[in-house]
Amino acid sequence: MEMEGWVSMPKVELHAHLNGSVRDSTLLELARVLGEKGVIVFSDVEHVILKNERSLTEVFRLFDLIHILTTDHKIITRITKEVIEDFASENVVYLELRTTPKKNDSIGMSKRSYLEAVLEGIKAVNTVDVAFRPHNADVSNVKSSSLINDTCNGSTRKEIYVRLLLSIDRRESTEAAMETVKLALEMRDLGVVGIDLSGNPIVGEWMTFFPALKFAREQGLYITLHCGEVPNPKEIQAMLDFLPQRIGHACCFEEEEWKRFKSLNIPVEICLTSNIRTNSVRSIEVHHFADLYNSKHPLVICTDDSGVFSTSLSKEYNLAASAFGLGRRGIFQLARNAIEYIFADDEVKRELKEIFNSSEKKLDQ
Ligand SMILES: CNc1ncnc2c1ncn2[C@@H]1O[C@H](COP(=O)(O)O)[C@@H](O)[C@H]1O
Ligand SMILES: [Zn+2]
Repeated sequence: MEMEGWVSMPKVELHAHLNGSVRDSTLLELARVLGEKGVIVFSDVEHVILKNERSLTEVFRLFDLIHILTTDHKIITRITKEVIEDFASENVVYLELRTTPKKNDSIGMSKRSYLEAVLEGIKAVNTVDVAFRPHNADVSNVKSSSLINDTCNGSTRKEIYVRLLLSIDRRESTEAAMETVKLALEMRDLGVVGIDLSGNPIVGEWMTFFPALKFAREQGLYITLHCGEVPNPKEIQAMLDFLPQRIGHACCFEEEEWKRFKSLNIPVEICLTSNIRTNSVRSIEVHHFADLYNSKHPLVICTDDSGVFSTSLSKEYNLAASAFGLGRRGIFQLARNAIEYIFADDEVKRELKEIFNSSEKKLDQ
């Protein structure tokens, strides 16, 4: 199938890191500005941004660089807006965007002000092209699903639900993790629905994050954990014991953990390109997607870092279809199934099902 077929299909994205989803063109523009100010050497940075093959270690070095480029409230607002518009433009109808609130005293940034800049970006989404469906049902710009095919100024207007997950970075202390959870609770009415644990998987100990994650769960926040990106049986066991609502990756499980994970039926966010690029999985042919799909384990295809890995959700759907022999219907059904695993209430799920039902009719045309 042509790429256009995947682009026009409604999609659900549940695993996308804000700073990993920034367009290359924006990163290069930001790098040029910092180069002119003498903060960085542009030519050194340019090839790092444009490089395609990266090990896991190099990916985390790149994130440190991206974070230097995006250190500013205004830039955080801009990238949030652009990332949402990019997902909306490829017909992602529900997006859970995750980001790590950052503190940087030298520019007067607190975790709260960082998050406010993100929320500002959501508000700034260009409403000519994208109807943002906010968290509060009574906000006046909630649009009916019929808008999907309305045209505005000649372009098709898209609709997208956006929810936020706040990430705890594995470099952080228990106190810093707790601060993130408290912030999530404070900002709940503004679209923050859950907590993610991410960052370099070879850094940090489960017990450091456990108190904050436990507190988050007690307070009713949803939890998703990066789990098994590298082999670490003790941590994988502890994570499965915790029973998060979802996990990301599940690449490096040993047989026992794999069996237990499958019997627990925990939905998993699958990021094919990311897993291959970072070498968490040797090749697409041996990816655990096939096993999960064949045993009907709950799974959702996601991008992880569409900027860093030069991908998009449409490309990931296309890759899954060709690598595992799934047709248009098979992929559509996976996207529709993902509605059950989103961190939102029944009303949102109902609306999303309607969107999928109405586009199902066009599937065979
Ligand atoms: C490739 N696999 C991955 N494994 C683990 N954590 C990852 C990741 N990809 C991204 N992140 C996490 O997301 C941050 C960037 O977005 P934010 O600054 O939060 O918006 C990275 O610094 C890392 O902590
Ligand atoms: Zn991730």
